[in-house]
Amino acid sequence: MPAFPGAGWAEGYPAAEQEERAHEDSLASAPPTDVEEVAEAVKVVVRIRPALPRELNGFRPFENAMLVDPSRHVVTVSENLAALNNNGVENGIVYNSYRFGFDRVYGPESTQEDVYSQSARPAVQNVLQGFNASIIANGQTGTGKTYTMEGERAGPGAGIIPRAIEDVFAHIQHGSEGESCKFLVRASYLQIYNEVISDLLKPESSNLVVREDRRRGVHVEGLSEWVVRSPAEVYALMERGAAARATGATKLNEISSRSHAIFMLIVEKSTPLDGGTGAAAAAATAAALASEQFADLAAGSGHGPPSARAEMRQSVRVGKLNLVDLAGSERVHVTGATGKRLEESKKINQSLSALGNVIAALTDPKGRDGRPHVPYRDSKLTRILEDSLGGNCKTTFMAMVSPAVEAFAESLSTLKFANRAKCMRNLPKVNEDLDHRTLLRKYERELRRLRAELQQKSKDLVDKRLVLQIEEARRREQADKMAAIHALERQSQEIMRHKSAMAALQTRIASMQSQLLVGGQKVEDTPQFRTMLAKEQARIRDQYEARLRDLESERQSVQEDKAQVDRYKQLLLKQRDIMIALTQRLNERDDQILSLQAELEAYDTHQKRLEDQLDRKTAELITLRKIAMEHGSKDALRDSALEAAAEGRAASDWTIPAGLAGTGPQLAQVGVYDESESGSPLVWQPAVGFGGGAAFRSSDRGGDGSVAVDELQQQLEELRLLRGREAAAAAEREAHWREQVEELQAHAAHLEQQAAGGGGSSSGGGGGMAAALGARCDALCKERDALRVILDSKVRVLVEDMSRSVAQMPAEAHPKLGKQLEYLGKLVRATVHAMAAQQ
Ligand SMILES: Nc1ncnc2c1ncn2[C@@H]1O[C@H](COP(=O)(O)OP(=O)(O)OP(=O)(O)O)[C@@H](O)[C@H]1O
Repeated sequence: MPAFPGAGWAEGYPAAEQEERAHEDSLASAPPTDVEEVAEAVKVVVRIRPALPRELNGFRPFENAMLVDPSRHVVTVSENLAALNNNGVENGIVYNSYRFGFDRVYGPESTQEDVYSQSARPAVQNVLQGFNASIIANGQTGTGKTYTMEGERAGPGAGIIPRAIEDVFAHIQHGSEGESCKFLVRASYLQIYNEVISDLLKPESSNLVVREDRRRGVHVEGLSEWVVRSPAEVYALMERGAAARATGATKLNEISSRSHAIFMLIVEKSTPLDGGTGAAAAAATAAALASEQFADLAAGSGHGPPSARAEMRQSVRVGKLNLVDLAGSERVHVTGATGKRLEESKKINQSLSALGNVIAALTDPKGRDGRPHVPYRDSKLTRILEDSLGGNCKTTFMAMVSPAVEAFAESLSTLKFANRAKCMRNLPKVNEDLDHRTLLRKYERELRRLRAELQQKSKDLVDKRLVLQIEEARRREQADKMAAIHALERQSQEIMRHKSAMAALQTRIASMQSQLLVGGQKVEDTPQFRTMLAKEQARIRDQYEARLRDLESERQSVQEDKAQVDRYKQLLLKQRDIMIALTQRLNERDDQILSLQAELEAYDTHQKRLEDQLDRKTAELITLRKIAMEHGSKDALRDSALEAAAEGRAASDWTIPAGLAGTGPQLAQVGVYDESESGSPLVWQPAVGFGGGAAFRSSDRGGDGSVAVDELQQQLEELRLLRGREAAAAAEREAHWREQVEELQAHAAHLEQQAAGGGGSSSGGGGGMAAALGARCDALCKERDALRVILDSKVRVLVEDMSRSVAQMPAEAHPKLGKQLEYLGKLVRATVHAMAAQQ
């Protein structure tokens, strides 16, 4: 180990003061370039925290081990600072001391503001210019890493992170007022605890993996990014993340960070390329945006993609600030970690060792040209910080050390680590968004789209407003139309009222005129008025008389019609009476006919019965005669009697029963209808009786037929008597009929005589009597003619109609009516015929 700390200087490191000046110059005035000087890309500062109460009031009195050169670039760490003036030897004991030169060394008296303004703000400004920047705090546990990075939320104790946040937003708000820049700031917060990556702002996202691709480079997949618009929003995120961060109490720190924490702040900045600043640039940007919006709306008109043209006029730079609070390295035997703390310590030390290895590889002079393998993948920490370690980043290492001599070894280790890191070479460059993938551009695209949508909606709204206006106008027109109709109606009513009033006025005028005087006279007294009145009266009179005539002729016509109707009525009444009388007479005739028919039928029946009896008797007689002949001449007398009886009439007068044909004159004559004598078809002539005393003898009685003949004789006699009585009655009735007929004929002849006599004696001795008879005869003739006509044209037709009607009726309904009508028809025809013949 070298005796003098000069061994700690890095080769080629510039003198402290020169370096300080150069550095201050670079912070103050050097404009950013696309690729910074590699030597400027990595800064290493050391901060020595003040002695803590536990160190000041510890078992041993506090002994300082750190000496900061007044230049603030050199720090000496010594086991005994007092021995430095004696080449590190005191009391014969050689104490180790080391001198290191860094970009800045902050002593215990340094403030948070000093640290930030001199070592952190430049990084923040770099980020705002589009560089990646990392501030990595490392050192032994309890040396003030968290204090330096976070510190208090505000005030003098505020750490780098809150100050950086304030600075960023202050720059956005005030620093770029002269520019038409747009910013988008988003934050992420992660921890690596026991080699597991967790999202501190999204606790459910743990065990995240590190990915690398061409577009995004090295990144933690699935890590949430939160767009923040104010420091307050960032603080809220930090508080949330701090609550989720793994901490624990150790011997050296009550609240020791047991994980590496990385707070990421990504700032996207859009600057117009037109180069203008101030109001002109703002106006140009506004015009560009307006034309862009206009172009967006006119996208369909073939002027090319408007969004691309708009994006080409802007420069978007993306700066990323990594604020890394590493877990403190610790020597286990010092911290006394066991169990979980021991495991945590092992992991922490492993990852810190990997970080040292990466830095060692990057600063290995042998491998610098040959690009030796850099073991980024040995830990999650180095993997995530790959850009910050030898990549596209401006990295500031802040080595935290304790001032106490007890921490000499850890402080020396930290300073050595930091010293090595000084030799790291990064190649930072401005992150220009050339492929339009920045979130800001996406946001701008989205904003343009939303603006276009908004404008379209506004246009639609305008259209809708136009439609509403048209609807309103139409509604108003409709209302106007209805109002006009109502007004028209009112006007029409008004006109009607006026007309009524005019008519009333005209009436009144006429009335008044009639009262006016013409030439000193009243109007009705003037000759013109009288002439006109006379003409009018004549005209009305003519009309009235003509009307009267018409009415009179109508009245006469009606009267004639009425008389005619009366005549017809009387005639009809007469006809009705005649019909009734005729019908009555016809009924009487019918009754007579029916009665005669019944009587004839009775006679026929009776005659048939008698004939049957006669036939039977004749047959018996023949039988008896036969028997008698068979028994000899004993009864010859009787036979002769029978024969005599049988020969009493000519053979032609005998009626021989059909069944006995061929028996000759053996049958007895029982009677015939004689038409020759009476001339009437219904006159009955009693037959010639048997000879007196003739008797028959029945064969059943042993050949003595006298009793049977007597009986037969007696029966024949009875029959003869019966026939005689009936014939007498019939003759009586016939005589009665004949008398009636003759009486009628006589009456008719008398009437005819009267008629004939009346006609011929009108000038003779008959006088008025003859004339009266003649008139009576004429009347009767006429009546007869009328009756005949009525019978022929009315009654006959009526009867025929009735017959037809009856024929259409069911036969059961009029068993006799048909026949009766037939008879009636015949009777009418016969009567008509008879009356015509009498004429
Ligand atoms: N510059 C300083 N001024 C005043 N106090 C300080 C300073 N630096 C650190 N401290 C105090 O030191 C203690 C430890 O600090 P801090 O927790 O920041 O250490 P650390 O390195 O983060 O530890 P660990 O690695 O265990 O998390 C705290 O109480 C803190 O307030």
